[in-house]
This record gives sequence, structure tokens and C-alpha cells, in this order.
Amino acid sequence: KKRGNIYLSGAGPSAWHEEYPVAKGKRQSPVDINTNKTKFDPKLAADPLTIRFSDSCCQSIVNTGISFQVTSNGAGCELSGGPLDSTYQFAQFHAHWGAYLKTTGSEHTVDGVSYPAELHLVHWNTKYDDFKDAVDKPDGLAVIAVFFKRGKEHPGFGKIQDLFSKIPAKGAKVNIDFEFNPGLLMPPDSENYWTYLGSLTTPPLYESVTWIVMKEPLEVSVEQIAILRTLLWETPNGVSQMYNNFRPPVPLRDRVIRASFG
Ligand SMILES: COc1ccc(C[C@@]2(O)NC(=S)NC2=O)c(OC)c1
Ligand SMILES: [Zn+2]
Repeated sequence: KKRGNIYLSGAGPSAWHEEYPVAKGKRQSPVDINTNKTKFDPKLAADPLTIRFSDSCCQSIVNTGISFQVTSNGAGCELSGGPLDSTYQFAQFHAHWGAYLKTTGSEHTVDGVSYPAELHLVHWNTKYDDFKDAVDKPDGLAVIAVFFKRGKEHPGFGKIQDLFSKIPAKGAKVNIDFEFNPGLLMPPDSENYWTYLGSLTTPPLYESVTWIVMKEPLEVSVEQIAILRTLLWETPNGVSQMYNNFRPPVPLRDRVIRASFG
């Protein structure tokens, strides 16, 4: 069945529950991070988050039809500590962004405020055999979210964006034949983060993600935000620029977002 564009077909995210009842579940994502209600947890600082990336782990970039995705074999790229009880291996990064001259774009919001884009660095729990086995388990995935804000140019991310013209349509994929260390995409201060139990933010919306949302955004240029929209996707009116590929925040329900900082 030609599913079309999950953000633009029918009523979009607000209709996903019709086919995926878990959309109204107890641990859905993204959420608004109300900084008056987050709770500092000294245990998070006592066992610091360890984020390890390598120069040689990014293999290819693909147009998934709802974002770009840089796929990795995870070599030398592991995440542990902080809220995590085991070692997670890096699998891919992708992003979500908004429309021209709009302030929306990120999936998580902070005190109701959106950023123009949000990067997701996806890791899977190595207690499982592989990503596919981990993806629907309650402790299966750990995703680092990094907000983008408009500011100085980020040459590193620019090298990834230079490949966008090579992946014009859904399914298009090219190899990355240069060294790219995803660690370049971490904000200068990656000690301060919020963490909570949530989900994938598109169908099938599996409640399998331990979210680690960096407090400090990464600066990219206004041009780089615009270049995100040069990727193309299918819409009910034909192929057009890709933007607004974000799910708005959903109710926090019975969850407390912990902070690694006071
Ligand atoms: C079946 O496995 C899936 C399906 C979709 C996504 C993408 C996404 O829903 N998840 C996050 S995080 N952002 C998204 O847009 C996925 O990412 C790990 C894994
Ligand atoms: Zn995502």
C-alpha cells in the first residue's frame, strides 16, 4: 500500500494512532522539557555518560524519504554510563527540521520553545544480537538528541550536507568515502543533558528509546538550515522540498525528566 508521506498524508502525526495505537501510549516522544519540572539526579553525574565516536564509522548516507540518514557499522562508537545500564553501539544519525522563516523544526521543545532543527544519534543495546532485535525492546535504543541553532557555520556538518545533492530521492544512497567523526556533531558542552524514557518519533513509534537530550545546542549557519530543505520527498502534490519532518511534543504522562546538572 503506497503509504505516502507520514507527515503530510491524512491528518499527519495526529492521525498516527489510528494505525499505531501506541501513539497514545505512556512513553511516547518527543515531549516538552519543562525545566521547572525536571529533577537533578546526582547519580547521572556520579557515573558520567561516556560517548565514544571514531573517524571511520560512517559508511553511507541515504534519503529515507522522511530525512537523510548517515549509517554506521558502529566500529569504535559506543555509549555507556549516565542513565544507561549497558553499552550501546552507534547505528545512524538523521535529523528533523522546519520550514523557511519558521521557528519550529525540532521535535523536543524546551519550556515550549522549538529549535529550527534536531539531530538524532541512534544507538542500540549490545545485550541484543543486533539493531533489529533491539529496536522494539524497552531498553533497546539510546538516542542522543542535539538541537541546532542558527549561528556560525559548522564545516563538519557541511561535509555531510555536500552529499545531499547525490541523494535527491527516497531510497537514493551513496557511500561516504571520507573520514567523518560523528563526535563533531556534539555540542561543546555535552555534560549537561536531560534524560527520560520514550519512543521512536515516527511509526512504528516503538517505546524503546532512552532519550539523552543535550542542553546546549550546536551552532550551524542559517544557510545550513536552509540546505536541509534541499532534500526532496514525495508529497500528495508530487515531489517537493523536505521540511516539517517532525512530530510535535506529546503528553509526558507519568514521567519525570531527569537532569544531569543542578
Ligand atoms: C523500525 O525502526 C525505526 C523506525 C523509524 C525510526 C526513525 C525515528 O522514528 N526514530 C527516531 S529516534 N527518529 C525518527 O524519526 C527509527 O529510528 C531509530 C527506527
Ligand atoms: Zn529522529
